Amino acid sequence: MTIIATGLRYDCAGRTILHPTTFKATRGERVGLVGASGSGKSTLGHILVDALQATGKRVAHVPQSPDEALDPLRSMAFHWREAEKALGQPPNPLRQSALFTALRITGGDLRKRPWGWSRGMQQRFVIAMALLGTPDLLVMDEPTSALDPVVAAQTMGLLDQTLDGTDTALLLITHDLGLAASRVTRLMVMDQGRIVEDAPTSTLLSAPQSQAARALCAHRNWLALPC
Ligand SMILES: Nc1ncnc2c1ncn2[C@@H]1O[C@H](COP(=O)(O)OP(=O)(O)OP(=O)(O)O)[C@@H](O)[C@H]1O
Repeated sequence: MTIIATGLRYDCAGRTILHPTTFKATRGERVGLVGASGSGKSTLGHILVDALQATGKRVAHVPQSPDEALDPLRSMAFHWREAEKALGQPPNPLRQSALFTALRITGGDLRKRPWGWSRGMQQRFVIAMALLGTPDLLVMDEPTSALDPVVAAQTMGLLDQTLDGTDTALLLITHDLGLAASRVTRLMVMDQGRIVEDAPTSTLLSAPQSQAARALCAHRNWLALPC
């Protein structure tokens, strides 16, 4: 199934934050959305999630920090139950165990509140919740920026393995071209509320066409980062 959303647009206070945009992804495709801070990436991510949900597509969103998804006063078990309820699913220990094993959080104590888990484990738990409903599209907005580089790389590696062989497409939103380059097969570049380039990752990295893509590629130290 191809995921398509057209006419995505957002205006705020008389200003166009997101110019009319179309998003397409094929089943299981991994797409990166990169661009400078303030270019409109998160806005596109949110508008896309709303548009797809409105048409009945299964779409999940992983925010930048687990703090945005986890209530510090509630146990991890509570969060899991709520995720199941929101999806209308009965408790499914087998599914839970498969996701926890894939994302290496089986050692986490579900009776504890988020602070009883490391940040990396918290974010992997949030990813597991997002995958619970087997989404058609997983939108991840700077999913590792709250983690140190080693844990960030581990998290992305585990996500890669978990998504391998599934039909879930990925939209990875980041200003870190290095993170996206090694994780996606197609890159979209955003500049001032517009997609200014959309190309296979290798093409874009070797011959960026737009000013925004050239500027991102010019900062070559991303090659040295572990993720
Ligand atoms: N509700 C809003 N009201 C006013 N301005 C907004 C609103 N939402 C977004 N903006 C503005 O829209 C622009 C795009 O913001 P957005 O967060 O989508 O960019 P971004 O590329 O994701 O940035 P970053 O990488 O820093 O997260 C910014 O200039 C932001 O200040």
